[in-house]
Amino acid sequence: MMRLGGPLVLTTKEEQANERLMTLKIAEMKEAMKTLIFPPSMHFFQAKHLIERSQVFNILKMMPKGAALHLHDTGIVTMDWLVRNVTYRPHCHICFTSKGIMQFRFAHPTPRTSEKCSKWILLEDYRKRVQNVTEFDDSLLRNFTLVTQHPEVIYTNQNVVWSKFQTIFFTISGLIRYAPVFRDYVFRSMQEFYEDNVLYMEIRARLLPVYELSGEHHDEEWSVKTYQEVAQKFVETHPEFIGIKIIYSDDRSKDVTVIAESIRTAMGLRTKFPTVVAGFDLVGHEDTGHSLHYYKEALMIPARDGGKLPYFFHAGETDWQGTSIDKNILDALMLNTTRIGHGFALSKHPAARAYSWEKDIPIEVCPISNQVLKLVSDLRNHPVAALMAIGHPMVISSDDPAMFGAKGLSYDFYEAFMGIGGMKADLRTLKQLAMNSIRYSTLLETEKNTFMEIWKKRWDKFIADVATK
Ligand SMILES: O=c1[nH]cnc2c1ncn2[C@@H]1O[C@H](CO)[C@@H](O)[C@H]1O
Repeated sequence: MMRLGGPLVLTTKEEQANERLMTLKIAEMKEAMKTLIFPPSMHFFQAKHLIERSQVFNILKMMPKGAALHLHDTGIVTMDWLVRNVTYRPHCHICFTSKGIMQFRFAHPTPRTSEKCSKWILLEDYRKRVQNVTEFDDSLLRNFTLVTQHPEVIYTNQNVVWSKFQTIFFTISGLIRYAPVFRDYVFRSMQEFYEDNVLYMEIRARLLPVYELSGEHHDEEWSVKTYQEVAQKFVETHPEFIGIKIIYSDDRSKDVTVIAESIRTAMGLRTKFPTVVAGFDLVGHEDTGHSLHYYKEALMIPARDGGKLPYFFHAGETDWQGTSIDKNILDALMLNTTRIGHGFALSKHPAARAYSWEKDIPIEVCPISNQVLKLVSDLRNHPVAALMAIGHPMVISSDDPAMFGAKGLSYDFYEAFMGIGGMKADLRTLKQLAMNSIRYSTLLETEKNTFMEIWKKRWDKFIADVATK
């Protein structure tokens, strides 16, 4: 067993780049030891502006990072765009529930009032009525992210932060599920990652009904087709971009009978769109949801019926050792999961750890998400540090960067590199993580080879830039 990336042999140029990178890294860490100001040991919300000043961070932004394999459909695009672009489009309406939660809907004419919300008000009219539009837009932005300067005061436990997290998904859903916005959202998702030097994404998607101005609704198939079309358009204008795949996802709060139906839908979609739909996952707050064991009848359907449906389960996003939820990691592996979403609790389960090692099943580590949603106050103490030290298979992803006030993948790479990896993580670690993201993707072998070639060309250029600056 060797530290993640440890076995990699570097070229002379890479050694040179590594030396420069490590000089910068160690200087930043030494400075932090003196001043006790070290972003990974602080909450991301408070550390973000410090991270942006880091030279290491700027190198990580330039670095070709390969693929982002753990992302959620509506948590990707920076919220600023939703506020300043989407809510300014014509026919956008707003209403407030009795608890003061905002909902949005594009419609013409103005939709009828539902019993769950106040009267729909055209946002254009609403903005004319508010005293200060900038202040109003800022308040929207505040409502669309979890960002606060006092996370330890506001988010006293995981239920509190999860409740606000789910509210945000609910609030922005009406904006994103409007067909013209949906297309733009998918396009921009790729654009923000492309600009952050990521060339391929696998997105957990709920495929909730997308609607038109008339109120007409589209089904899951329409959404998958739209993902496919928009990705094609993006690839045409960004030639080195590889593309996206969808992991159809449903909510783990639902009954087993409902999930059984989703499994059948997923199999149907995968048959119809084999190059777009990679498989199935269960998402939502793991601790308050049902266990994988509870869903066994539904999850065994593909095996029983001789169908094929790869799984990509979220598992082990829990701190409650020994509960039925804590067993999800074991069940995910028994159900042949392709990768483990988070796997935060993996190091507590030696048998599962050994098995995932043996079968080469990686965990998808999302440092900032774990800090915000799992309240890991200091990322140096992330359980994955132990797994990095032994070279356990893993990829880094950003989960829902938009909700956390992040963007793309670089912030999570920074936290993984500086915080979780500590002083020892170097260019080898980074190279391994980038190559892992290609290797553990669900692309075909030939596609992986093409991707690897494109990545390598960009990597060599990156190395030359870092080595000679
Ligand atoms: O880190 C996560 N763990 C589990 N579920 C998540 C996470 N991030 C987002 N979602 C879930 O994905 C759906 C949007 O597609 C949301 O319902 C949200 O609960």
